[in-house]
Amino acid sequence: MLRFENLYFRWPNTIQDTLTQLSIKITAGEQVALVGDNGAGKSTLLRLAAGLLQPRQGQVQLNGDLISKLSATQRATQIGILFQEVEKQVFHSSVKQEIAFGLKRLKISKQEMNQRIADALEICHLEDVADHHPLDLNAGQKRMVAVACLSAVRPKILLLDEPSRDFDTLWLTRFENWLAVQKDIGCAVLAISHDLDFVARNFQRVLHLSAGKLIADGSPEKILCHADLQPDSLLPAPTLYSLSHALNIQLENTPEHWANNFARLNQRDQR
Ligand SMILES: Nc1ncnc2c1ncn2[C@@H]1O[C@H](COP(=O)(O)OP(=O)(O)OP(=O)(O)O)[C@@H](O)[C@H]1O
Repeated sequence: MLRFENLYFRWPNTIQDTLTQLSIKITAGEQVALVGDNGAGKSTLLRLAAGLLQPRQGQVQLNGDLISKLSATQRATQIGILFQEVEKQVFHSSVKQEIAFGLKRLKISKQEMNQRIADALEICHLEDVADHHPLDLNAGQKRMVAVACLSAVRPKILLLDEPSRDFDTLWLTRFENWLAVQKDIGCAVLAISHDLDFVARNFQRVLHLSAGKLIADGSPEKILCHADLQPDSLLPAPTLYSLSHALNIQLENTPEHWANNFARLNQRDQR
């Protein structure tokens, strides 16, 4: 699906490469988190994946086609991008119009368009504010408007830059439910995050970028737990992982499964 091949990137007027020798393959429907220190090159890599930047050397391919050869419309219908600051991607005076805008280039019937808008409003919990101005909404709702726009277009891959930012617990739960639906419908996701608990809960694969190089690639349990796999970094382990390690019980990504293991440990100790 998305492929970076021996990629090098350097920002203009700088003397060092920001990204070096990166080769990564993301398959259809895979949900991948991109972690690493500030300045590691994560946002730069996401922009290359979106075709907004061109590599100095190497290639970025989407389904076998060079990203640089795709038209803006092809990119917009196949790739959904959520930027860190959603205000920058909201332009219309109502939530409904904002969602409709992205659908106009799809050449779908009016009926299908209305259905997609209704579905996006429902799955993103925005039905009550469909006619509100997006910028009048709270931070969580505002971010969810941008998510609803992506949802309606149904791209093949989502590129998300710090998606959990701005969400309170309620909206984060709604967003995570939406992410789970994307997984079920086979949409690939590449998401930058500094929130490692969020990563552990929602992603099956983690890429760790350090100073522009890929230093680890594997399951959250493997990448976020073992300091020896990430020699250049001080990533803190997610809370459940740290607790599992401290109590010497089996790793789990969800609080419910973790609690079951913990209960079993307690029963064993009482016997
Ligand atoms: N427009 C630009 N021009 C020149 N250098 C840039 C530009 N944007 C980013 N950089 C540099 O590229 C490097 C990687 O930045 P990038 O934003 O990709 O890192 P990041 O891993 O996303 O960091 P953060 O976690 O802080 O968002 C940094 O050294 C940054 O200063």
